[in-house]
This record gives sequence, C-alpha cells and structure tokens, in this order.
Amino acid sequence: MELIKDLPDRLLFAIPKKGRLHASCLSLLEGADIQFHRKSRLDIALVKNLPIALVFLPAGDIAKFVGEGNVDLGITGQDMVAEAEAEDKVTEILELGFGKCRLCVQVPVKGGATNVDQLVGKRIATSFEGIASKFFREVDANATSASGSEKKTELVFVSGSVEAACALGLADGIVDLVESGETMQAAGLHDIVTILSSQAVLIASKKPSHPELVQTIAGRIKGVIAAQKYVYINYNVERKHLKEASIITPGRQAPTVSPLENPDWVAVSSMVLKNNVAQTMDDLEAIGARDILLFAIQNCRV
Ligand SMILES: Nc1ncnc2c1ncn2[C@@H]1O[C@H](COP(=O)(O)OP(=O)(O)OP(=O)(O)O)[C@@H](O)[C@H]1O
Ligand SMILES: O=P(O)(O)OC[C@H]1O[C@H](OP(=O)(O)OP(=O)(O)O)[C@H](O)[C@@H]1O
Repeated sequence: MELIKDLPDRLLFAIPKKGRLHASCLSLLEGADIQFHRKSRLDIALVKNLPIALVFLPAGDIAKFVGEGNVDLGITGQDMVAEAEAEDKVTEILELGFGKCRLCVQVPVKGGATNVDQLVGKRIATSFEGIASKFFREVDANATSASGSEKKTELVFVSGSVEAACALGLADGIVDLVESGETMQAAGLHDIVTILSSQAVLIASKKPSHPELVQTIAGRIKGVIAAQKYVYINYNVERKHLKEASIITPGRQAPTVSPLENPDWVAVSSMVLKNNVAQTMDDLEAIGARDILLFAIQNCRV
C-alpha cells in the first residue's frame, strides 16, 4: 500500500489479480484502450495514455477497498460486494455481463436436507461467511418462532474447495457459487435455495478522486459491452415490406433506410441483438429481404 500513496495524481482502478474475472477484465481494459504494461509480479501498473494506476487485488478485497475509498474504481462480483457489506458504501456503475453465477445452499443429493429448515442446528461450510451467517440467522430465527426450540446452525469457514466439505464429513450442507452446476454435480450435491444472483460489476467509491475520469472510463466500458451485445445488420427489402422489416429490426432509435436505384426497394441497416440474430435473419428472409449482411461492431457509444 505504500506504493499507492506515491500516486496521488492518478485514479486508482482495482482489477481482480487472478481467478474467474481476471481474463474478462483484461479484455475490457483493452477494448476501452486503457494501455498498460504490468511488470512481472508487480500488482500496480501505470496506464500509459490516461492518469490511472491499475491495482491488481484479490476479487474479495476490491469491494472493501472501494467502499473505504482506498481505491476509486474497481471490478468485482456482486457477491463480493454483498459479502463485504459494501452495497451502501460503493456506487454500482455498470453490470458487466460476465462472471454470472448464483450463490446457493447445496446439500448431498443422497440423504441430504430437502429444504433449509432441515439444516437448522446442522453444519454449513462456506467461504461466504458474512452472507451465509446472515442467511442462516434468519432461517434459525424463523425456526425458533415456529417451533420454540433455539437451535443455531453452525458455520464452518473454508477458503476453497467448499464442495468437498460434505463428502469429508465436515458439513451437512454448503453455501457456494454455481454457474454450470458441474462442480456441484461432481461432488454429489444439488442446490435447494439461491441466496443471490451475481455478475461482475464496475463499482466506484462514493467520493472518487477524479470523478470526470470515472465517467470517461464508464462510458468506454459501456461502449465495449454494447459492442459485444449487438451486431450490425444490413439488407435490401421491397419498400412495401418496410413496415414489417422495421418491426423485425427496429434499431435503437429507428432503422436507417436508404433509397436504391430501383424505387421499389430500399436498403436498411440497424443494430440488432447478437443473441437473437439467427432468428432475426430468418424473419427477414420470410418477408423477402435479400442480401442480408451481418457485421461485428468493434466498439460503440450508444
Ligand atoms: N463458476 C463461476 N462462474 C462465473 N463466475 C464465477 C464463478 N465462480 C466465481 N465467479 C465470480 O468470480 C468471482 C471470483 O471468483 P474466483 O473463484 O476467481 O475467486 P477466488 O478464487 O475466491 O478469488 P481470488 O482470486 O481472490 O482467489 C466470484 O466472486 C464470482 O463473482
Ligand atoms: O457451476 P460451475 O460452473 O462448476 O462453477 C462453480 C465453481 O466455480 C467456482 O470455483 P472456481 O472454479 O473458480 O475455483 P475456486 O473454488 O478455486 O475459486 C465456485 O467456487 C465453484 O466451485
């Protein structure tokens, strides 16, 4: 942290130093033209073309540091923000669309609890101590008011490989992240409750040192994300089908319509959502559109 004190004129931007979010963060930085060279094993890198210093930190620490104002800006998971109890201490600027997962209560498929009430008084292994204890305090309190018995669920802290805890006899259930469900299934577990859904977010401290730069970075990152979400479509269609075509490809404001030499036809171009683009092309073909071309958008501001 001493080094950071030597960087008063730069905005401090925290990036997960490894793990699930690291690679996507690097490609966002590249897309936003935030140029830096990270020297081997150094966790601070000066950005060449903007007054920013990147700080590479564990994803779990980023919410805390942004919340306390030690760094101005950061990327981490919403789960980490909740675990650090930093929801009110940071400004969530933007959901980034990657790192999507759910924090779930998981139990053994064979012989495990079928609902969380059956876990009252049992042992739960997790690395999400804060969220899990808050959740089970409530479960315990509800059970107490329903039955009068004052059993407390015991939390067992483990820092990784949480899914192994039940098989090792350490716990009767776990609280951990699920994305594809492969890790959970491989461990013979299934989820019975989702405590929260999460994705990576850009967060800022309440009083960033360079508020205008925060806006610049947010705008650039928004552009990169929008560019990943949309493609640009261009096609020719008979003028008499323009109304239907405009419904299929409405664009963000309206489609761009250009006249052709043949007055019965027009050329249309529009941004369309990438995840539905095959259906969009099928629908255009069905109304007689021709020469349908699709272009990747490298970057945009929308
Ligand atoms: N399987 C997954 N799919 C999608 N996102 C995930 C997945 N697992 C974790 N994440 C997201 O990535 C964040 C960091 O998870 P990761 O497992 O890389 O962290 P870690 O190993 O605890 O962190 P560290 O790098 O500090 O050791 C999580 O808080 C969550 O938001
Ligand atoms: O549902 P899935 O797609 O299988 O993903 C879930 C797994 O991903 C995360 O761990 P990760 O693989 O990042 O390793 P870690 O446990 O070392 O953090 C999480 O802790 C789960 O174990």
